[in-house]
Amino acid sequence: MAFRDGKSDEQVLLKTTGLTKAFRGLVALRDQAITLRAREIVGVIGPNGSGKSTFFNLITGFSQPNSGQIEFKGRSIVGMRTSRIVALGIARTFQGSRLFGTLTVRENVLSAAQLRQPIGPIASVVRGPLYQRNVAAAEAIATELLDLMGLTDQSDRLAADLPYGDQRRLEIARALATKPELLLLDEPAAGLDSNETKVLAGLIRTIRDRYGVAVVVVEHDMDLIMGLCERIQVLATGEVICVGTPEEVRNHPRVREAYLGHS
Ligand SMILES: Nc1ncnc2c1ncn2[C@@H]1O[C@H](COP(=O)(O)OP(=O)(O)OP(=O)(O)O)[C@@H](O)[C@H]1O
Repeated sequence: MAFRDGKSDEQVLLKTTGLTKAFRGLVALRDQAITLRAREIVGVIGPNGSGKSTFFNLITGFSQPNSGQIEFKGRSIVGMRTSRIVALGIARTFQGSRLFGTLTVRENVLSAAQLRQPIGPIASVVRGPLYQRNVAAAEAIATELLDLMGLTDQSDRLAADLPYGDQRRLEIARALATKPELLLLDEPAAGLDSNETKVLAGLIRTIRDRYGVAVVVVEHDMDLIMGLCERIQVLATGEVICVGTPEEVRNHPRVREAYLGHS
């Protein structure tokens, strides 16, 4: 399964400029800007309430910016519905689980795969060759992703019955099933132990290498962020205070100040 079409790795995937969002006077994100290229793994960190989830919500159309621009593959996606943004190639996971607990593990992935292999009401009655092809493609994606995420043995269990760590990996499988070029992971290591977090880091690298997907990780787990990300953007009270390599960020006085209260 290849998600990308062999364009240059230097391709700018996502570009935000002047991105600002306020909630009744409280500025959650102010003048944020980032440029993300294909296959990059970038971290977004910051103390609680610094605007990280707001950033993801704006990119995915869950909320609209007060001002600023968001371009994905060169076109503005501001004002687009989330479903359209997913169809263009952006997928995300959430801090809390959004799995369908009463569906099986496999059905959870299939339902996401069908967002990219739509089976309309007429096609599902007629069940012609296109329907058969789309069903087969969704089944193949689900099989591959469940294998990648180590969930094949759990395929027929209800999602709600999975151990927590498996649920987190299932959420990523669901996001990948929509064949994104950009994957946004909101605190993927929350609640995982250190072994599970190491496995997760390996999986995120594999996802990037195998599918050519760019990944943005919002995370409080500094070991994961520092070990995984090539670039990190640091937010504090809605403002970008620093962008750099893990080493640059670790030693930046404003970052130390934001996290430790002194520089
Ligand atoms: N829908 C909303 N209505 C009102 N205020 C909001 C809303 N969403 C976010 N905020 C506020 O905006 C600020 C940024 O919130 P956001 O959730 O983006 O932070 P965060 O960095 O993701 O925090 P955390 O690490 O705790 O998840 C916070 O002060 C938050 O209370």
